[in-house]
Amino acid sequence: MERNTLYPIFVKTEQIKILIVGGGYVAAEKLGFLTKSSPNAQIDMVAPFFREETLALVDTFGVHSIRRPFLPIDLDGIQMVIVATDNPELNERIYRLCRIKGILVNVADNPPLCDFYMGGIVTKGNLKVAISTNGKSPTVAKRLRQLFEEILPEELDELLDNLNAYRVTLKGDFEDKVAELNRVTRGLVTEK
Ligand SMILES: C[C@@]1(CC(=O)O)c2cc3[nH]c(cc4nc(cc5[nH]c(cc(n2)[C@H]1CCC(=O)O)[C@@](C)(CC(=O)O)[C@@H]5CCC(=O)O)C(CC(=O)O)=C4CCC(=O)O)c(CCC(=O)O)c3CC(=O)O
Ligand SMILES: NC(=O)C1=CN([C@@H]2O[C@H](COP(=O)(O)OP(=O)(O)OC[C@H]3O[C@@H](n4cnc5c(N)ncnc54)[C@H](O)[C@@H]3O)[C@@H](O)[C@H]2O)C=CC1
Repeated sequence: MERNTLYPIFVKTEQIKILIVGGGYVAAEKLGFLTKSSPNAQIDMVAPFFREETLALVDTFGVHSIRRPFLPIDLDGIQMVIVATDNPELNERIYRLCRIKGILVNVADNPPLCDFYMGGIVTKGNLKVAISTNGKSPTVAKRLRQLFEEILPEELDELLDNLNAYRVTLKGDFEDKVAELNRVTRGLVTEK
């Protein structure tokens, strides 16, 4: 069986700077998913033209938007880029520039030009689940996201809070704490 070898990381989006190039439908969709999961993300956007739905998100989430064509100087101080223009040659040029500068880049909906993929994301309080199909079917990632949003109970966050409160009361060395936390949560994985 083929295996997904992508490594998911959970980025502190308020500590890095993200640039989205383009302001159209695809840009709005990616910005929408990004801000849904990370409303405090620090995001710049550059495009000569912004659609209504993009502008609404720009306003809501305090995105810094620049209304002109992309310039290489836009990459200064940026750690992550999402490219979503309607100009495939430009998209590829920006991809190469990012590679040279060591900036992580995703050309939306263009897997060969992605250092990372966006995923389906479920958030319940402190819990976050990210889903990837290795690019095989974004639609399945979306459907699974919807399924988990529905079936994961809101109380899961309470469980995390309770276990965190218990965790800080535990004395003993690291191994003792691991053993105790495993003991109290064993019921979650053993059949009744
Ligand atoms: C590889 C990847 C790269 C990337 O963009 O990061 C990629 C690639 C492509 N997407 C395409 C299309 C669609 N994408 C979606 C939806 C999502 N796409 C997302 C991620 C990814 N999309 C990455 C892989 C993720 C993984 O590993 O599974 C999600 C999860 C997250 C996000 O977008 O932030 C978000 C759902 C979020 C949610 O709902 O929770 C829908 C469904 C819909 O909109 O209803 C469609 C239309 C139906 C269809 O085509 O399947 C096309 C064809 C374009 C064309 O026709 O030319 C390509 C190119 C190709 O596959 O070759
Ligand atoms: N809309 C969709 O569902 C899909 C679109 N695509 C492709 O993705 C691309 C983008 O699509 P949309 O977002 O729908 O197009 P769009 O027309 O809504 O947006 C294109 C954006 O690119 C910007 N742009 C153009 N030149 C630029 C430059 N030099 N610098 C910065 N920004 C620039 C425009 O100002 C505009 O904001 C298209 O090539 C389309 O074929 C692919 C799959 C699905």
